[in-house]
Amino acid sequence: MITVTAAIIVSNRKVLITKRSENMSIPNLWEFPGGKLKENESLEDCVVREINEELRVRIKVLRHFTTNHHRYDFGYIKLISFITKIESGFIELKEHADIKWVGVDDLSNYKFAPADIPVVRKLEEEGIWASIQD
Ligand SMILES: Nc1nc2c([nH]c(=O)n2[C@H]2C[C@H](O)[C@@H](COP(=O)(O)OP(=O)(O)OP(=O)(O)O)O2)c(=O)[nH]1
Repeated sequence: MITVTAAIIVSNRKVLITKRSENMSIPNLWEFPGGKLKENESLEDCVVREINEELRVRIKVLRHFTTNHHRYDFGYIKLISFITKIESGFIELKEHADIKWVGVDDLSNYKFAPADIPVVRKLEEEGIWASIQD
């Protein structure tokens, strides 16, 4: 099993989504940025590190959002997503092909990685703003 963390970065009632590039696995699909857990790393440290590597910003983890699993042909993924905020820095795209700030109601207009579909659905159904000061 591959453990992957993902950051739902929120700002001004929008969430940040990133498009996987041509040379990544599952290319050209949208996702919540993040990546694979390293040995001896906590989940929070992993998501903070990955976002710093991929987007060059420092995030603060507010809370766990959801954990779900998906079987791809290359392996079984456990995707753990967190609600986060940018603490410092300016976004630079280091690995992704594109980036967008979107309202939760607009998420259905983007083609997400299969493992992310339950995350998107939960965002659409439950929203997040009630629990966040933003
Ligand atoms: N970061 C991220 N990865 C996701 C999401 N949904 C999803 O299926 N994945 C998959 C794609 C990758 O197979 C894996 C995350 O690995 P990664 O983003 O660290 O990818 P990597 O650069 O190491 O990629 P690779 O070596 O597998 O090409 O999880 C998501 O929302 N965020």
